[in-house]
Amino acid sequence: MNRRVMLRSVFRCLRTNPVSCQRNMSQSSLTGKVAIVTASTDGIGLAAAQALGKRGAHVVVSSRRQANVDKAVALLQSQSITVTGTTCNVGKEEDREKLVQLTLDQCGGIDILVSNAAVNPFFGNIMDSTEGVWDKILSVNVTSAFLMTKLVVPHMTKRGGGNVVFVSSVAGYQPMQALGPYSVSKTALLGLTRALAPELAQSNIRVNCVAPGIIRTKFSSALTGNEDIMDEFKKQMSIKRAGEPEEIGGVIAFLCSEDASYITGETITVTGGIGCRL
Ligand SMILES: NC(=O)c1ccc[n+]([C@@H]2O[C@H](COP(=O)([O-])OP(=O)(O)OC[C@H]3O[C@@H](n4cnc5c(N)ncnc54)[C@H](O)[C@@H]3O)[C@@H](O)[C@H]2O)c1
Repeated sequence: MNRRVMLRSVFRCLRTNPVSCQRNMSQSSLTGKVAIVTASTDGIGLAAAQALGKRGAHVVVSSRRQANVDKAVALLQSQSITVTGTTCNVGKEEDREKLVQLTLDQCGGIDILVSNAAVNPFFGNIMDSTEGVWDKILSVNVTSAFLMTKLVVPHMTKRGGGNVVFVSSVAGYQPMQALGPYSVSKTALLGLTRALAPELAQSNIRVNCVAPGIIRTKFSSALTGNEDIMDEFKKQMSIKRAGEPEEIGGVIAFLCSEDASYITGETITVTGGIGCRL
């Protein structure tokens, strides 16, 4: 549709049905919303911050290194996105509290949490993984996701509701060989989503999850950079390529918008068609 035709139909719609038309036009808008995205200076987290920001949200980006925060803030500002940045190691209580307090001080409230941070310090046979590996993976990937949620919920409740989105993985459905503990942590997020959704629905907070397939980021470079491994993955994919971070960011923004107002407790798989069953 060209611009003139589109504008004419918008004006016609506004004349004949002003309320419902304005509602339809604004459902995916996040103007006035404040969104915390953890680990958001690169990859999927940065793409989620961009997608939320482009829809009008004030985004709060963070990661462990100040230099990365500064770079992401400058990039988002150059795209006319309203952004605040700070360092945050989600595994540290004082950092989680600092992130939430800074958001309240600088943005006046919290409407959206995207819990994206994850680690994988272990490759190998699951039987060779140690207690230390399990503690680290579960602490960052699962416990911190829950503790961040616990911190923001009272503030979302004060605003009349909100949205939480966890970032799981296709590996949460089918554990990847050599990534056993990481895969189990991602399965736990599917359960966390379902456990929280009914309880938080009472406060008008929706809790959802995305499970990306193979997405081109630093995290997955060992996979996407290896042609033999990618050829194996492509056999399971309908869309025979790795995904891009923006293809996850858009789904996260959708889940946080009014377009998804009747969706809670769900995980959306974004995998180019890799079958996911639990
Ligand atoms: N890239 C993929 O193929 C893929 C597939 C499925 C799921 N995921 C998930 O997507 C999310 C983002 O990953 P990505 O692919 O964008 O890679 P990424 O490396 O850009 O993102 C992971 C980020 O988490 C950060 N992080 C790790 N520990 C942290 C901590 N304690 N505190 C704060 N930040 C911490 C890392 O610094 C890194 O920036 C992760 O949850 C990952 O498990 C990625």
